[in-house]
Amino acid sequence: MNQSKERRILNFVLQNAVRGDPCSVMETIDKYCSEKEWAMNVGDVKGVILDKTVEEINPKVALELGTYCGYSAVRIARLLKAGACLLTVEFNPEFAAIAKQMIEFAGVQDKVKLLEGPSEVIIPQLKKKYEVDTLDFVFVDHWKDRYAPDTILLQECSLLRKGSVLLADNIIFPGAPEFVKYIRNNPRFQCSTYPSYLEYMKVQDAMEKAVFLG
Ligand SMILES: O=C(NCCCCCn1ccnc1)c1cc(-c2ccc(F)cc2)cc(O)c1O
Ligand SMILES: [Mg+2]
Repeated sequence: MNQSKERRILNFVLQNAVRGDPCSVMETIDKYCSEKEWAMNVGDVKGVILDKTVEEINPKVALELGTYCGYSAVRIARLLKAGACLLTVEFNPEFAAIAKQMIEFAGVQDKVKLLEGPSEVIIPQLKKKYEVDTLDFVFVDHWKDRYAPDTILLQECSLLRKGSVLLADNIIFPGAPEFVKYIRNNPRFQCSTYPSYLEYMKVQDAMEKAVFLG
C-alpha cells in the first residue's frame, strides 16, 4: 500500500533531523515541504508570527485545533516554560499517529498532550476530563468552517478568560469568512490582522489575533 505524503514527511525527519532538537525538526519539515512536496504546515513565514504571539503571552495552558503532522505543536511547545502545556486536537487518526511520532522525535512530548477526535466533542471535555481551568492561548488551524462554531463553543464551556488570545491561521487562503465576520463584529474580542503568505508559496494569506475581553 503506497505511503502517504505525511508518512514521507515523517520519514524525512527521522532520517535527516536531529533527535531531541525541535528547531532541527521544524527546519527539516520546511525543507521537505518547500523543495519536495507542499503540505499544510503553518510553515516558517507565518511560524514567526506564531512564535512572537506565544512569546508575548507565555501561556501556561495552550490549545491547538488541528495538529496535522505536529509541526506547529513542536513550534509552540519549544517555547513553553517549565510546567506549561499544549493540548492539541486532531480528528484524523493517520495525522495523529504521524504527529505523535514527530512530537516524540522532537523531544517535546512532556509538554504536549495529543487529543484525537472531533473538536466539538473534545472542547466540552477539557475542563473535567483534561483538568483545564481556562486557556491562555488557542491556535486555530483546523477545518475553516469550524473556526467560528468552536470559538463559540470555547466561550460556552467557559474556557476563555479576560485576556485569552486566539490566533487563527488561513484567514485569507483558504479563508475562514464566517469566522472573520463573527470575530471582527464581536465586542467581546479585540482583533488584529497579520498579513503574511501561505506556507511555502508566494500566495497572500493572513493570521487573525483575537483577544477575549471577558
Ligand atoms: O485545511 C487546512 N487545515 C485543516 C486540515 C484538517 C483538519 C482536521 N481537523 C483537525 C482537528 N479537527 C479537524 C489547511 C488547508 C490549507 C490549504 C491551502 C491551499 C490549498 F490549495 C489547499 C489547502 C492550508 C492550511 O494552512 C490549512 O490549515
Ligand atoms: Mg493552516
